[in-house]
Amino acid sequence: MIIDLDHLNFSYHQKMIFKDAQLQINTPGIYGLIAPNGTGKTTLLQLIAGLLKPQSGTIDILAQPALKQWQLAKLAFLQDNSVLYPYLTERDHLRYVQQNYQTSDQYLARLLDIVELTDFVDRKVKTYSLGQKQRLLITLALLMKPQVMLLDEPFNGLDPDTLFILRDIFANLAAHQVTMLISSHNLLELNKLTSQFFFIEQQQIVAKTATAELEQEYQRLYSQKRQHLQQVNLYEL
Ligand SMILES: Nc1ncnc2c1ncn2[C@@H]1O[C@H](COP(=O)(O)OP(=O)(O)OP(=O)(O)O)[C@@H](O)[C@H]1O
Repeated sequence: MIIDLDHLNFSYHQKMIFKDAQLQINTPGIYGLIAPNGTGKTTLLQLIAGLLKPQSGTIDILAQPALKQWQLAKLAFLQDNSVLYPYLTERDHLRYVQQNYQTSDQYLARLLDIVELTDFVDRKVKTYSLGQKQRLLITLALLMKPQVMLLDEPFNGLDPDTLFILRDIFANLAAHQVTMLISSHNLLELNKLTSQFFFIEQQQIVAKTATAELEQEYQRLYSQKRQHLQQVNLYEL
């Protein structure tokens, strides 16, 4: 089993996020994690990464407790780009990870070429666009060559170039036995990469395969939230 969550219970104080939830991933590949804002996508990824502890239940990755995989660098978690240091250069970030994971200069040069960041190595990250920051984050993760990657909203606000680069990278990794769990609000974007999804519904994690019905359900999930808007004239509130 690649990811195995069983009888998972997690609350923030009084607010229950997961109630006896389960999630199993047996086969490498790309899996989408879809849910409206505030339902628990980030919380779930943090639990799997071992950054949060469930009140009860088990979380195993590659048949070991999550934290252990993190230590063994088999797991990478791409959160938002606030983990980057604005006043350090791309080279500083890369050097730090490269030293810790002993990757070759040649491998790094190939990666930088693929993500189109070769020309920016000596620029401070604070001058980067959102897309460049996202490409640096994925490069830092790839230097570790993780078997499992957790990605929290990796497509948010990206330019088309970066979107295409990320899509190609994820498809390539999936073809080489890497497992990716990618959270997004955007079923259509994720559907370009996978037809395997997990939805968070009523504090449970539900596995679904992309179909026309799933698309309808997704529309319903979001349109419920907008119903009040369809019934008013914004200029006559
Ligand atoms: N540290 C915290 N303490 C208390 N409540 C929290 C904490 N972190 C998150 N929450 C609440 O838990 C719920 C789930 O949060 P989470 O960030 O996991 O949702 P999400 O699905 O990732 O949402 P988004 O799409 O907005 O990132 C939200 O209602 C949020 O307000």
